[in-house]
Amino acid sequence: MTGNSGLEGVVIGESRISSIIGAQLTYCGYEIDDLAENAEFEEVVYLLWHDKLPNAEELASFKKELYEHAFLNDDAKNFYKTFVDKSVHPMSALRTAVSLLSHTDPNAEEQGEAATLTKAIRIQSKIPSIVAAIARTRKGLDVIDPDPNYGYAKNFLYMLNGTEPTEVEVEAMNKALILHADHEINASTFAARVIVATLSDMYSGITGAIGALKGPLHGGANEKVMAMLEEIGSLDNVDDYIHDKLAKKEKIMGIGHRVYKEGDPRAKYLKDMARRLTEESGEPELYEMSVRIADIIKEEKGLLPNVDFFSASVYHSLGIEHELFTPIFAVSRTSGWIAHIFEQYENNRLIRPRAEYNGHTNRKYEPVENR
Ligand SMILES: CC(=O)SCCNC(=O)CCNC(=O)[C@H](O)C(C)(C)COP(=O)(O)OP(=O)(O)OC[C@H]1O[C@@H](n2cnc3c(N)ncnc32)[C@H](O)[C@@H]1OP(=O)(O)O
Ligand SMILES: O=C([O-])CC(=O)C(=O)O
Repeated sequence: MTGNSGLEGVVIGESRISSIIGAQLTYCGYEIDDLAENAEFEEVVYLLWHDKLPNAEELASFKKELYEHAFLNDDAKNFYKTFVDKSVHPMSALRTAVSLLSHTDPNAEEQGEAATLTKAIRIQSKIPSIVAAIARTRKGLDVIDPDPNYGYAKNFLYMLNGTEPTEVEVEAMNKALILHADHEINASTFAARVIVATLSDMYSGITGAIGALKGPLHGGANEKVMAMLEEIGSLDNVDDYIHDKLAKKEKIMGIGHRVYKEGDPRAKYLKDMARRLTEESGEPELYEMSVRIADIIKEEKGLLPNVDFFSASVYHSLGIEHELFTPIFAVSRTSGWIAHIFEQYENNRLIRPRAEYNGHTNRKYEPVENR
């Protein structure tokens, strides 16, 4: 293994949660397309946590629990006002807010299966409410409570915007949440597993995972894709812009993947969503620019779009502010992080790899005045 292998290809253990074979992604044995076409996000969360799809009764009770725990108390809402403003990135605010959630959980330090599941429901329920509260607090708007008549995806959009979302918007958000829910041992999931493998608590695992997801080489790429599209401005400018970036050996955000070399199955799905939604929102050029960017990079570097590439124009078309793209990813991925935390606890061993030492040897301490 070289000094900067980034653990490429290293298998860190077994997992039942998601599988990547070639360009095929499955959750607990179900094809991602099958789930995105047919399921509700809540069913997928249940699947990831329990390794089976819920029956009608289980789903109804799970949805009820998710709704009941989705409320934020006034202390939390008021506290957000003390650290959330336009100068703070919503991912940083989310990281703080999730850490803060543990302070208001009297059982935060409790271990064991039942206590862990209770924390899981609390976190998964509250995370869309927190993202929406952060988004609204940044704009000086009141925080909106969830509506008992809405499911997870619909309530998330409702709490963000304060208006009932359209069916198209709900369907797009539901699919996006499903497509981002889990992805084997990606960097943020690995971070979560490393944290809880010390037998630290779930809040610590999720807080750390949010920190890892934030980076532009991981989940933070979706926001950067949108920034790039805005910087390019029009289809006519794409070729020069991309050739210039590649000549300078700069990375194009939303392109390439550590594992998928034959294409990311989520990207083709999101590409189709982006085509339809940009047409409907009257900005088809965003899609055309994205397709042209992807074509050039495929031709020049043999690299293909990842999940973050087309999700940018999907979220933009839904009217979502760009700094919320990665927090939305976090809302969805929390379900996968939690599934991996359960799995880690079930068969835990401290994760502690080694490094090959390549530093100085045989140095002797010099008093400060001699240095
Ligand atoms: C949800 C997710 O996390 S999906 C990934 C989101 N991240 C991005 O979109 C950021 C852009 N992409 C990248 O940085 C990379 O493709 C990664 C980090 C995702 C995967 O990285 P790896 O497969 O390990 O490739 P690595 O970063 O080592 O690059 C290998 C080579 O491909 C090139 N390359 C990889 N991705 C890109 C890119 N997006 N644009 C241009 N060149 C690229 C590198 O410059 C490097 O070239 P070189 O060998 O000539 O130096
Ligand atoms: O698997 C990865 O390395 C990154 C990724 O696509 C994800 O987390 O969804």
